[in-house]
Amino acid sequence: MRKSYPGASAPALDGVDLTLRSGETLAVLGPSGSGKSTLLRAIAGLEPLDGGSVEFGDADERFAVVFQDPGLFPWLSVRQNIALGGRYRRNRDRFEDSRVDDLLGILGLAALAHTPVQELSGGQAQRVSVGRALAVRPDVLLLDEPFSALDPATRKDLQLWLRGLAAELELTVFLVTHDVDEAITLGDRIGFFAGPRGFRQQWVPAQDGTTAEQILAHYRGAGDGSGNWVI
Ligand SMILES: Nc1ncnc2c1ncn2[C@@H]1O[C@H](COP(=O)(O)OP(=O)(O)OP(=O)(O)O)[C@@H](O)[C@H]1O
Repeated sequence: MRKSYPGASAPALDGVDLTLRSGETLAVLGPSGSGKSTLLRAIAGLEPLDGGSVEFGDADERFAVVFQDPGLFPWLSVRQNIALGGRYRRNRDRFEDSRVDDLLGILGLAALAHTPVQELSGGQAQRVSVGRALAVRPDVLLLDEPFSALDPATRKDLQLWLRGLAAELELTVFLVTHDVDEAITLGDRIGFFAGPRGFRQQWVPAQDGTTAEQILAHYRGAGDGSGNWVI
């Protein structure tokens, strides 16, 4: 796929070619400004492309995006914020209230259901944001630096929590991050993004003892201009 922003001297995306497999978590690492967010927004259909396309296994596939900023309605409760995700569904009439209760349980937020979100910690608020995304019953969850504003301990807790959640709900997840540990913790595969034409994708046995040093060695080599290699 190809994308240039108006007035930019170089394209933000060029020649990027990747396949997201059902049920996997693909983590994309890259430095600031390399185009990770543009790629994620393009996959979500939020960014018109100049060339190429995003193809779906199923035309009805639904996406939900979680950004770094939870973007909640501060005066509404945890429950109301999660329910809002469901109300934006195409089939809003069929939206079940019990789905919100299920989600509150899955998210570990049942005790806080009626708390205004402005009283939550950053980590709790980001769990609500994930819950609001899950309320649309997405086939693919797109995460753009979802935990980078949190302290390291909370970030690690939420990464492990999300890994369990993705496995339990059999989610397909596309994550962009500049945090190597986050990519190792969450990714079944890790892609390396070094800007236009610098995308690399590699199987990484991320749950199997891969070290940050090994990932960083790939990461540093990602900008050699050799283009895509996809396993
Ligand atoms: N709306 C926009 N208009 C013009 N240029 C943009 C816009 N959004 C991003 N860019 C440019 O496109 C390039 C890629 O930006 P993008 O946000 O995708 O990178 P990123 O890897 O996600 O960075 P970060 O980690 O800092 O979020 C950058 O050079 C950026 O300045």
